Amino acid sequence: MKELLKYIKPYKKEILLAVSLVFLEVIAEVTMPKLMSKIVNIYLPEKNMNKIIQMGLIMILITVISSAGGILSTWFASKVSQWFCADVKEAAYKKIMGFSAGNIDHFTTPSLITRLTSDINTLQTIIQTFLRLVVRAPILFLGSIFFAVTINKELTMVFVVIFPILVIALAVIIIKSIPMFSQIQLRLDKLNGILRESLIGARVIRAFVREDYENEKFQGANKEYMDISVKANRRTGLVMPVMMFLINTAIIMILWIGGNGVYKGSIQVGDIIAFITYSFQILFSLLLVAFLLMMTSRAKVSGTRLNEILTREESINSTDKSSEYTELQNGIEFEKVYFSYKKDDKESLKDINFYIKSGESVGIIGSTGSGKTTVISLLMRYYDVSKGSIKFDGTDIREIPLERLRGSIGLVRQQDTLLAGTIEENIRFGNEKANFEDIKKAAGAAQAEEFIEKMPEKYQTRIGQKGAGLSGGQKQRIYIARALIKKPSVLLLDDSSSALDMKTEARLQNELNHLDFKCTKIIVAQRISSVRELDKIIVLEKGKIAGIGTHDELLHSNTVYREIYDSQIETGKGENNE
Ligand SMILES: Nc1ncnc2c1ncn2[C@@H]1O[C@H](COP(=O)(O)OP(=O)(O)OP(=O)(O)O)[C@@H](O)[C@H]1O
Repeated sequence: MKELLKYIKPYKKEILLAVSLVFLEVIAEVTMPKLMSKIVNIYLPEKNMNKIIQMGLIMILITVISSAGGILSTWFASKVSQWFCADVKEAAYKKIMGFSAGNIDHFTTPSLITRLTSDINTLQTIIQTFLRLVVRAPILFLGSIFFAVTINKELTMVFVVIFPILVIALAVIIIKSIPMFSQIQLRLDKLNGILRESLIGARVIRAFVREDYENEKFQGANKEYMDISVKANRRTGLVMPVMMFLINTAIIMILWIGGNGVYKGSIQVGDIIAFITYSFQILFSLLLVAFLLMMTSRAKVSGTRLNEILTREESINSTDKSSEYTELQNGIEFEKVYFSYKKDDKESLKDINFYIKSGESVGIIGSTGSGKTTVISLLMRYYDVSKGSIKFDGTDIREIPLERLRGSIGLVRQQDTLLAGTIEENIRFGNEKANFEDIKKAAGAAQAEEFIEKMPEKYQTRIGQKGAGLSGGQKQRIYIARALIKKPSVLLLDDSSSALDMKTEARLQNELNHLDFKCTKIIVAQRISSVRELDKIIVLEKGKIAGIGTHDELLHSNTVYREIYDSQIETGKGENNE
């Protein structure tokens, strides 16, 4: 929690003000019954109107001061909680933006969303209430006890009986409820995960007519969440009835003992009225303590979940070593690379060794799950190798500052993303400084110009979130233009022309061969036709290299490549139609 507490420190002054102003607010509550008993016991029997009016005015003044204290303390408490949570949200967001793929895998996306929304909102409400109650409860408790004892010692016996029962009952309820709070947040994570998946995959769900299945899945998770919430509320909801029962029991006891006292002349009626009010306040303050404890444990759950984000060590750390590297000059080397996504998991890459000379175009091919995308992820340093090393110009990429490494690479992923905005904005995302001519040139090379020019607003056409409004092939060409505009010294294309027809793909390959900047290309593909013309092809099979060579060499000497080729000849994927 240390990291989280750092964010509350700048608001010490406001916290102090919020807490001190509560003092003023509680004054009225603890002095009023005493003043009232004075009127009833002394001034009313004396029929002393002057004193009654004087007392009345004092009571009004106290009420005004107390209300002002209440209003101001609420104002400060709400400011502190809002500011604190805004700061934490910003810090957590920044941290998440710097997370590696491994960090995101660890938390999962739905959980990160829940932490940044539900958890932070819970924390905000709790801090605001906490600041108002943390002083109020003890002052109300101690002040009321003090005045109650000064009124009548005999009646305080009531508390000796009621207190222990109330404390035990509240303790049992709290202890039973606390474990449920973390359960609630975990189930909310799950519910958000299903919701997110259904929204993203809405089309797939409809296409496979799986709405009922998804509905059931959502209902199941929703029910789990509802059940645990109901269970927790049922337990915490017991507090009020138990409390009311004990308060009413206390009143009956006070009336019983007090009534006898009045009959004997040892207690006055005003004292009984004041005592009943104080009993209410004492027991109520204990109720506040119970709420405080429950809130604290709930805040602890949400606080810990946020603290985990803030303190999570980034699994990929940028080095502060000042390596010379800015862009690839000589080549990329994989040296005995082994990699598994999770410790002790099976290895997704095993003993990978290859060298790619700067300026070469290299293809990576292999069956699904053979490790092609993993190679790309390692080159981007989304993950670090488990064993061995990847070197750019002879320097281990772990020794190159991340910004410089990634700055030199243009990446087009298998499932990439476009942002809501115009086509021009989306291409310029790759290079903020690019002018319109550069954008047109990149779009031309990526074979995107033709379809963009046909659109009513051309480059100013707005595309929706995730590229809504564009076909799969059109989106792929914008991803490629976005990567090319960066003029990267290394271009990684991960199955990024799969949605293009063969003619367009051939034209794209031709453009990539004639770029006006030096660029090393690594192209992951499913189709032989996408890689056959490249300088060399790396064939992956079950995470291992099955062969490296040109198309002709592999066709004659490599069985894995030959099998892929034969299977595609049958389906027509292996041949380039150009
Ligand atoms: N994030 C991940 N966490 C755990 N395992 C993963 C993860 N991503 C991939 N894998 C596993 O690593 C292996 C290689 O996956 P990879 O995505 O690199 O294959 P690929 O050759 O690109 O497949 P495809 O052609 O289907 O995209 C597979 O066994 C896969 O299950």
